[in-house]
Amino acid sequence: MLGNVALTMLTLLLLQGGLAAGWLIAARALDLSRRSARHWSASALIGAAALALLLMRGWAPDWAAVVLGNTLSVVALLGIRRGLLHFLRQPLRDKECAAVVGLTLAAQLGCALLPEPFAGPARVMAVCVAMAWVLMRCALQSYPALKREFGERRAFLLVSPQVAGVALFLLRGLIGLVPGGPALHALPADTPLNIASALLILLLTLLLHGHLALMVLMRLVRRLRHLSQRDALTGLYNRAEWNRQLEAQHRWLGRFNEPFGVLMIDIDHFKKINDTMGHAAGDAVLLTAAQVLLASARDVDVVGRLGGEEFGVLLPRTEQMAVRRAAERLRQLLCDAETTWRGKQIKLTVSIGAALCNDADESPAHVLERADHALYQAKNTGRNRTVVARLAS
Ligand SMILES: Nc1nc2c(ncn2[C@@H]2O[C@H](COP(=O)(O)OP(=O)(O)OP(=O)(O)O)[C@@H](O)[C@H]2O)c(=O)[nH]1
Repeated sequence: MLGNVALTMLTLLLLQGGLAAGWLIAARALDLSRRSARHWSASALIGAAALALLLMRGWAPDWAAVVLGNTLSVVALLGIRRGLLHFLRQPLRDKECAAVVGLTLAAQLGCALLPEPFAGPARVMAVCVAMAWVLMRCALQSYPALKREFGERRAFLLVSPQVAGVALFLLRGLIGLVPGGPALHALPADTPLNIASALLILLLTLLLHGHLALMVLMRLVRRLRHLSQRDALTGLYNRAEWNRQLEAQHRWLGRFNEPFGVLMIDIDHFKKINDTMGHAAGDAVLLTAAQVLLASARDVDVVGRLGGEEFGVLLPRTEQMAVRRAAERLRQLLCDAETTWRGKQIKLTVSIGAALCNDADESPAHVLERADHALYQAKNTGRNRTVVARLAS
């Protein structure tokens, strides 16, 4: 008959098998983190092997069951850490990993030299301290990179299972040192401490892998959002996102009565650049224009590529005179910019149609129409100039 601890370990073993298969499938399906998913799959398999060895205690020699089982448990956690560091493009620190495995194995073998009844608890203590160390290093190394990518609160959420793991393993390992505390027995001995530990380790495994999956999903969502909002060539907002920002400015005007400006900027005779120097030269010019606009706009301004050789800039909290000044400044900067293409310098001029919206009753579509009409006038009156539309009210 299997005891409670052995049953929990068997459940954990099956769970690890499922996780290994799940990550393997994910590695095939996910384009963005294959190597990490393979690491996590291997880690789950090694974890399952460690549990199988520990469950064989009594049937197999101690060195095989406990020494190898404990060492493999540490290797499994190192696999999780390696996959995570790979995912975050952090140094993998292979030497440190090798040192941890070597020390764990040496400690497990060394415990055999201790007289009974100290050998067993010493092994438990040694493996728990090693596992707590691996999880602590994992949390400390990954947190700054997680914070950069996902922000402080989410990074904390993502490392929380590792922090909980450090607390769990330290508590389990060090409880044996408390005078009068419960005696430490290696798994799967059926003691109350082992039942609690096995259940908590099961929960921790679920949390660790669940948080890894959540992290992969969060990156995927961020990438998809980025792709859906950005223009592929210049990295500026695409037309759909720029329009959403325009509507947000319009709502802001309705709520706080803050007028905003709209600039529509169109490169003059762009077709000629494409026709004489090639499409790639045209792309380089578009990139230069995008960089100039991004570098010269204020932090609050919203720069987008509306299509072809047309750009849009939203100017929050602006007045009519300031719209003209901003448009002229940007036109001059774009005129001064040069694109070097295969040793040749390409210059460009732009025409700008500008409009100020200071009336929440005017729809965003109508503001765009006024700016577009002003652009049309700028093109028709000689190009390389700014035309500011009359106010709607
Ligand atoms: N290189 C490149 N060309 C593009 C891209 N998108 C659109 N175009 C080209 O941009 C050109 C736009 O030409 P037109 O609309 O005639 O405008 P234009 O030559 O700038 O003339 P005006 O606007 O009247 O001064 C077309 O030849 C398009 O093929 C792009 O992503 N890259």
